[in-house]
Amino acid sequence: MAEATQKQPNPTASRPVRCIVKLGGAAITNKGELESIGVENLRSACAQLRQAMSHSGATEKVAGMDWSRRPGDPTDPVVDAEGLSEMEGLGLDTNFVVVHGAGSFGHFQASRSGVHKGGLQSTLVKAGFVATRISVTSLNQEIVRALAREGIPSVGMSPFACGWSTKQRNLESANASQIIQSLHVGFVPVLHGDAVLDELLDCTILSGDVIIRHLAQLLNPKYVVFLTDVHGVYDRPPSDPNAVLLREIEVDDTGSWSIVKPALKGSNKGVEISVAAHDTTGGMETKILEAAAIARLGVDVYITKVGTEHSLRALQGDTSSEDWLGTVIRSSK
Ligand SMILES: Nc1ncnc2c1ncn2[C@@H]1O[C@H](COP(=O)(O)OP(=O)(O)OP(=O)(O)O)[C@@H](O)[C@H]1O
Ligand SMILES: C=C(C)CCOP(=O)(O)O
Repeated sequence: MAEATQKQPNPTASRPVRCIVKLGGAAITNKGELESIGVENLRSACAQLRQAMSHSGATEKVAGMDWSRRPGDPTDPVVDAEGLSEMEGLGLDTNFVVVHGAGSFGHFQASRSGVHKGGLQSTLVKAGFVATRISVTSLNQEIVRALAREGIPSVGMSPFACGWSTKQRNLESANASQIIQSLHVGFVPVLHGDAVLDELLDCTILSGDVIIRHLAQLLNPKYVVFLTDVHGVYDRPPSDPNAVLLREIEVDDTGSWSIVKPALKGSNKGVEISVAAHDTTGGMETKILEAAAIARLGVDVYITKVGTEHSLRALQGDTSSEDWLGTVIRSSK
């Protein structure tokens, strides 16, 4: 990757980041229905994040931070302003970064107009860029609200609006000073895959998976979690009834990876992947590549299914027991 070059604050000057988590678009939206949020999965992911952040592990008093009530919104255990002023602190370790994908928001607009291929002189691409950003930033707003309802002090940050850009789809400029400063004062930054400007192509789509790799390089988290709609990486698309869940993948110094667990028979040593036609960022293939690059840094990566006991354990960084269901990608060193 042509690395982002701007001067950035020293991330190690603040507390180390515990976890960077990707809320996969497939996990928190209904893939088959345009701009439809998977309400229960999103609620569960936010509640589990709160539990993972909680010092006591308990789900006691929640300082609701979404004060923009709309008809039909779920009611929360909101502490009123007076109650908030009496609370001594949130009781949370907020040293997390959340990145989410687009799912049924954004990918459709981007693929229909070809934003990922560039060419802003085309009216269709220009309109598609705008439409993609409207869609994905409206999802970002809903995710920030869902986290805020759980008392997580979350702030939305759009890569495009933060000036992030690419060159031939590789991140070129990605200043993280606002993210680092926000973490420093106790906010949880919530970024998302976005439409961005590209030095050679005019524009493209930057995947949340790529953002996570960049942030992992910069912030050196203890672990990275990808929550999606399947239990992890399989040896073939999970729609195949014979698909086998890969429990552990090792990445060596050169970045090449091998399946450690389970031991697969015969010539079956690779991973076969299918990607949805409207997906503009490479689906599971991109995720594995980015996860391998993160693991190479010495940061363990857990890929698992949203809304399960396994997702909670992953968010808590506790995947060591045999009954944990998911894929661990780690360095062979
Ligand atoms: N070999 C494979 N192992 C696991 N999942 C696979 C494989 N091949 C294809 N898939 C598909 O990959 C999908 C998950 O990848 P996808 O990129 O859509 O996830 P996401 O990160 O949750 O979504 P988004 O990219 O919208 O943020 C699953 O729905 C699954 O069906
Ligand atoms: C389609 C857009 C806007 C972002 C895609 O991000 P991803 O779902 O993380 O790959």
